[in-house]
Amino acid sequence: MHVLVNAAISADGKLSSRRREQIAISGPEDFDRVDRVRADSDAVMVGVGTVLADDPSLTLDAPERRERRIESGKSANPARVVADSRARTPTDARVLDDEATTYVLVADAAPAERVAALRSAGAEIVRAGEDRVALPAALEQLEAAGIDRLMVEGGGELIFSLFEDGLVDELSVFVGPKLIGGRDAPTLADGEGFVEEFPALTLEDVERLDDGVVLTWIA
Ligand SMILES: NC(=O)C1=CN([C@@H]2O[C@H](COP(=O)(O)OP(=O)(O)OC[C@H]3O[C@@H](n4cnc5c(N)ncnc54)[C@H](O)[C@@H]3O)[C@@H](O)[C@H]2O)C=CC1
Ligand SMILES: Nc1nc(O)c(N)c(N[C@@H]2O[C@H](COP(=O)(O)O)[C@@H](O)[C@H]2O)n1
Repeated sequence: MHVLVNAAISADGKLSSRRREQIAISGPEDFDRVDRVRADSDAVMVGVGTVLADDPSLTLDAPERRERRIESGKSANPARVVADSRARTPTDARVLDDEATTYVLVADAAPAERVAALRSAGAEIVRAGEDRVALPAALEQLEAAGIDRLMVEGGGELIFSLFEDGLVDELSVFVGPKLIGGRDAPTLADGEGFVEEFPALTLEDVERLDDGVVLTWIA
C-alpha cells in the first residue's frame, strides 16, 4: 500500500486554531489539487478528532472527476477511513452518508453498543489493537479489501502515529499565507513527539500555488 499524507499548515506550522475549528488555509488552486489527489486515491483517511472538529465529507468536489472514476470502473468517490479507537464517530457524521464506503477502524476498547450503532449507520468496521487502533494491522486489512493508495488528511495525532509506525511513503504539505499561533493549536505532527530518532524526508517537489507553496517529500 502507498500512503500519502496531505495537509495544509499555516506559515507557523499549525493545522487549525487552538479552538480546533477548521480554517481555510488552502486557496482555490490548492483545494483543486487536493480534489485531484483524492480522485487518484482508493481511500481518504482522517482521525476521529478531525471528524469531531470538522465533520468533513471527504468526497470529490469536481463532478468530472467522479465521472472519470466511474468510467474506469471505480466508485464515484474514494472510500473513507476513520481511525476511531473508541467508536466515537457520530452516527449522523457526514463521513457516514451514502456517498462512499466508509471503514471505521476501532480497537477492542470500543464499546460494543457504539460499534453496533456505527455498523447500523452503514460503516464497515475494521478491528485492530487493544486500547488504540494498531495502524499497521488495520492498514493490512484495508489493503486486503483492495485499498492500494491511501491518502491521509490528518489530523496531527494520526499523522504522528503513522510516522511513528513507519507507514508513510510520501508527505505533501501546503504552507499557506496565514499565521495562526497558539501553543495548544494542532500542528502537522502532534502525539508524543520524537526525541532521539527523527524521520528523515527527501524533498521531491516544490510548487507555488495560490499565495503559498506545496512541498512534497518522500518519507
Ligand atoms: N489543515 C489541515 O489540512 C487539516 C486540519 N485538521 C485539523 O486537525 C484537528 C484534529 O486533529 P487531532 O485532534 O490531532 O485529531 P486526529 O484527526 O489526528 O484524530 C486523533 C484521534 O484518532 C484516533 N486514533 C485511533 N488510532 C490512533 C492512532 N493509532 N494514533 C493516533 N490517533 C488514533 C484517536 O481517537 C485520536 O484521539 C482539527 O482541528 C482539524 O481541523 C485536520 C485535518 C487536516
Ligand atoms: N487541504 C486542506 N486545506 C485546508 O485549508 C484545510 N482546512 C483542510 N482541511 C481538511 O479538509 C477536510 C474537509 O474536507 P471536506 O471538504 O469536508 O471534504 C477537513 O476535515 C480537513 O481534513 N485541508
